[in-house]
Amino acid sequence: MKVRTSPPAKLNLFLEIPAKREDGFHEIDTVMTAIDLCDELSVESIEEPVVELSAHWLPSLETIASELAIDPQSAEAKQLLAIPEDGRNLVVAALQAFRKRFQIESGFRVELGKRIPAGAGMGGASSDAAHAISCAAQIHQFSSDHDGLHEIAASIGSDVPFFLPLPPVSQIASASTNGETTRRPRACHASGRGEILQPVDMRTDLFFVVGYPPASLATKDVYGRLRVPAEPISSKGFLASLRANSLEDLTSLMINRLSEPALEIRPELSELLESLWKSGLQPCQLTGSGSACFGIARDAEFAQTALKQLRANQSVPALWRATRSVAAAATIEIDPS
Ligand SMILES: C[C@@](CO)(OP(=O)(O)O)[C@H](O)COP(=O)(O)OP(=O)(O)OC[C@H]1O[C@@H](n2ccc(N)nc2=O)[C@H](O)[C@@H]1O
Ligand SMILES: Nc1ncnc2c1ncn2[C@@H]1O[C@H](COP(=O)(O)OP(=O)(O)O)[C@@H](O)[C@H]1O
Repeated sequence: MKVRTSPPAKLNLFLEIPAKREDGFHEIDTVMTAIDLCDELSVESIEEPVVELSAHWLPSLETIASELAIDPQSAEAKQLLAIPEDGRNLVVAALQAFRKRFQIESGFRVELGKRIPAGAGMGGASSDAAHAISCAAQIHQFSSDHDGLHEIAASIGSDVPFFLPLPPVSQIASASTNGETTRRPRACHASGRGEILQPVDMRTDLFFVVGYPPASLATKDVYGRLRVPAEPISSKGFLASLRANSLEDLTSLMINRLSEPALEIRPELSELLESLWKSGLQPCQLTGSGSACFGIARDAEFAQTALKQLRANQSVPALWRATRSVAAAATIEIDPS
């Protein structure tokens, strides 16, 4: 059986780090939403007891490199745009962990099309891994073992559980005008290492423009330079504004505690942030541990207007994308081929 899905990226709308943990990780208090900037993943069951992965950039490495104004043949491009196809890829690690947990002899063949930049703070690898777990669960009929799948995901990375489907009991549904229940777009509050999740019901979609500069940031390095605040800020006020969809309040309540260490490592990110603010988007901030930054647009049309202006500014080369909030767990389709 072969299945396919489109793992989405994520943005951290709020990120506070209240404490350092005994295990070397940090407690986090974050609100994330997935966005419609997606990779493409297909997973097929094979007899051989191996996980084979082939990965490529969409539409092509050359197109991505030229948007970043770097030579696709350069060492810089190779470092920035290299996609591991062995056990370093979280998709391979996740499927091996799945085979071990459920004692599955057979293997998987995986094709991965990348649109989500890496080292961006956009959860690309984590989303791919979570969706690979969901695909494997669909193939081997373990989709109802939410706890088991969540455990595998949490063992792969702190952000991976966010991209799994929520257990049915916690899914948010609300009557729409025609009386049917519909799933509203949702954000998620995450705490612990990032594995304790609580859905957040947003009244409407949010619209963003995201910029990824030709420079990645390693999550470990950014956390390594963080100074935990003496008086952490709670996400409670931010969550209340998000639920009430009062965009103007979000501007004063949005924070990302990892911005300071990220900007110490990559000072050039301040130029990217400045160009986002100048385009009229607000608020604007780094996502996760960076290096991508985003700004909130009041609606889809304004996002397109800001996108055109940002792309025209050749002095700040970046992958610029206009996106909107979507559900974090993408639909899995059976591939008839
Ligand atoms: C910063 C955040 C915010 O959502 O996302 P990204 O910027 O990576 O997208 C997450 O906390 C990243 O989650 P994830 O990228 O899965 O981190 P992991 O692979 O689990 O850990 C990578 C390294 O980051 C640090 N780390 C990660 C999570 C956490 N709660 N505390 C930490 O100190 C540790 O040094 C760890 O070795
Ligand atoms: N599926 C994947 N896609 C892209 N990079 C991956 C993947 N799996 C592992 N990696 C490696 O992990 C690094 C971080 O990828 P990233 O998408 O930033 O992860 P995160 O989910 O932590 O945001 C990449 O630079 C790459 O070397």
